[in-house]
Order: sequence, then C-alpha cells, then structure tokens
Amino acid sequence: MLESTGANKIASVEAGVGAPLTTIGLMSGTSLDGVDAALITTDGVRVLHHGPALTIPYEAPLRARLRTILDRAASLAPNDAELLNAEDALTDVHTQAVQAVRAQAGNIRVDVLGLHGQTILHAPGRTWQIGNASRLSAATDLPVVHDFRTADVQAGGEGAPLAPLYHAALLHEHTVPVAVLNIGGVANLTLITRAGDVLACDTGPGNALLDDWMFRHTGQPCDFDGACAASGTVDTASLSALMAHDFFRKPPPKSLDRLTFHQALEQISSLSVEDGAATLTAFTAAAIASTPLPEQPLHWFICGGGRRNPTLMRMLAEKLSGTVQPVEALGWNGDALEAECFGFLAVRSLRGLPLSLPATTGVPFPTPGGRLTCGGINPADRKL
Ligand SMILES: Nc1ncnc2c1ncn2[C@@H]1O[C@H](COP(=O)(O)OP(=O)(O)OP(=O)(O)O)[C@@H](O)[C@H]1O
Ligand SMILES: CC(=O)N[C@H]1[C@@H]2OC[C@@H](O2)[C@@H](O)[C@@H]1O[C@H](C)C(=O)O
Repeated sequence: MLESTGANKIASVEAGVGAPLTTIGLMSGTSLDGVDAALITTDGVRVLHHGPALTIPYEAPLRARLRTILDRAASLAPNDAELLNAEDALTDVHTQAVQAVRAQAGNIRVDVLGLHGQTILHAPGRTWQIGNASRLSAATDLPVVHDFRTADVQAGGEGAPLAPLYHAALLHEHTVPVAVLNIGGVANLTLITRAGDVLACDTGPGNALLDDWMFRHTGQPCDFDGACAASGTVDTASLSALMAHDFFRKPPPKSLDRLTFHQALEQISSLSVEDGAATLTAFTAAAIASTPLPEQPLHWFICGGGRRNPTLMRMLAEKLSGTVQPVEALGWNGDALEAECFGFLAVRSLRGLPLSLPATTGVPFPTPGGRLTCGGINPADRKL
C-alpha cells in the first residue's frame, strides 16, 4: 500500500521560488515513436503559460536502430560505436524538435531545455537514458538540463515515475482524490489524496506489448483505434497467467523497464491475433485496476497514446470506480504532457527543488536531480 506522510506534499512550502522561465521539454517515450517537444513558462511550482507542442516521429531506420540498442542495452559499453552514432542521430531529432517549437512560438526567448532522452535500460539501481546534452546545447545555443533520474536512483529510489510532481502542479485546485494515468509504452499513475499527498507508481504494461504483438502478426505499429482487440475475445486463463507476474505482488512505489513483460508475447502465442490483442488490452486495464491505492480516485484523467484506444478506454471504465476521461476534459494536451513535464522539471532542477518524493519513487527523502550542460554558453549570461 502506498504510504502517506508529510514528505509527500509539495505545494505550500515552495511558493515564490523565483521568476518564471520559458522552457522547452523534450521526451522520447518507451513506445519508440518519436520525440515530443512542448514549450511552457513556469517558476517550477505553477505553470503560467502553455505554448506550442509537437512530435517529430522517428524515421523507421532510426526506430529500428534504437530498438536493437534497447534489446542489447544490458551488455552495451557506454562507448559502443553503434550506440554513440545512434545517440547523435537521436540528438539531432531533438534539435529539429526544438527548432520547430521555437519557430511555432515566434522565436521568443527560451531560457532552458529539459532533455529526458531515450530510456534504453531501467533496472533496480540502474537507469540509462541516451541523448547528448552537449550536442543539443551547442546546436540550439541553449542550456540543457538532463539526466533527471540518476540522483533519485543513487539516493535509493526507483528513478521513475517523475511526472507526478507535474501532474500535482496542474491539479492543485482539483477535487481530490484524483488520479492521472499515463498510458504510453508502459503505464504509470499519480494519485493526489484527500490530504494532498502525491503518490505514484508504474502500473504495468501500457501499449508497448500490444504494439509488439500487432507488429509481429500484422506489420502494423499498433492496434489502431483498438479495432483488432474489439473483434477478439479476452482469454481469461492467459490473462490470469499474465497477472501472476511478480511485479504485481510488489507494493508501490515501483517502476518498470519496457522489456519487463516481454515474455507475455510467448505466453499468449497460441492465441489468434484478435484474441491476443483483446487479452493484452485487458492485461493493461487489469494491471491498472489492481494497483493497490489507499483511496479510490473520484476521477481518472488519462494521457498518453492509450487514451486513443477506445477498446482500452471501455475496459478501464468497466474496471475503475470514478469517472474515466482523457486529460483533454481538463483542457490539457494529453500528447504533450510528458514533454511539458521535463521542461517543468528542468526549472525545478535549476532551483534545487525536489523532482521526486518518498511516495512517488520510494526515495528516502524529497530529492532534487538533473544536471545542467551549457555546451560553451556561459550560464551567467542566461540569468537562469
Ligand atoms: N489511434 C490509436 N489507436 C490505438 N492506439 C494508439 C492510437 N494512437 C496512439 N496509440 C498508442 O499510443 C502509443 C504511443 O503512446 P505515447 O506517445 O504516449 O507513448 P510514449 O510517450 O512513447 O510512452 P511512455 O509514456 O511509456 O514514455 C502508440 O505506440 C500506440 O500504441
Ligand atoms: C525509466 C523510464 O523512462 N520510465 C518511463 C516509462 O514510461 C512511462 C513509465 O515508464 C514512467 O515510469 C516513465 O516515464 C514517465 C515520463 C515518468 O517518469 O513519469
């Protein structure tokens, strides 16, 4: 069960931390679909302005290179030539994304970038995101905050999820208990309790397993609009076997690697493509609904690509108590939220504010994080 203590609150102690900064956050998620970029203005506590947001999809060859690296990450040396070449190509997509957002924003002044990078490995005690902050800083002439997860891991936390403090900042006036559920490659949730504590964890698979299943059987990158799953039947025996995974016996906070459930595809290999899609969709929903929470949210707001899958949304609405709606019901952009989050966390990092709390990552105390790279820029000139 997630615990609730004073260390898990954020809002009241941080008011008036400094002048607002304009930041572009950059996120390349576990779905390996591309780089999301979003501009916001924030003081690291509240968001004062949401600017343009966009995605630059990976070209198929880069996606394939990243997938190979991800599959080999546990045995890769940090100076592996293929890894470094792919990292440069990945960084250049980030540069394009920054340039495109700046152009859409009318080339207003940007103070800092928040570079999450592409996670290629996430295991207890070790988290690895690639993306070259110096190269990005030099190409954009902007300071870059990056390496957001290491400090948390070094302090004994899971290193993920990090979006909860951003969700909490956006929800500060909302009726509680309320949850934000991100269904990306992996799924993670944030709960704000009646007492205002911020609790979080990864819940299990998001879309990544279903994407892999569809690609393997149909060559399509995902189950578009949940159509394949809608025409299949959930295999309850397979679903029970999938839910027997050790991850579901661990109490939150807890986090996942994209490959944690990779055996699932073999476990359901005898099913038809439709029944397999239905079963994997039900797996994502069941994993979310079985997460032990101290309070049941009155409202669930869904972000990430999973909210575009009506079959998954229907299964969630059947399993969860409380309303289930896309975050657009709050006026948020559910495709940009994670990118915005890493802009927000970049500003928090510059100000020494925590990025994680005991009940969001299991870290023993509220923990700041991130590193600043200026690629030749004198930070004193930037008045950060
Ligand atoms: N129309 C759609 N129908 C069904 N699924 C969709 C649709 N659009 C997007 N998706 C799913 O959303 C996924 C992308 O989600 P998202 O961009 O949130 O992932 P991510 O940011 O890479 O993940 P993470 O949050 O794990 O880092 C796609 O891979 C696909 O499975
Ligand atoms: C290690 C890593 O990159 N984790 C991602 C992944 O994608 C979703 C889920 O697993 C979450 O834990 C996290 O991303 C979001 C942005 C987070 O840190 O909140």
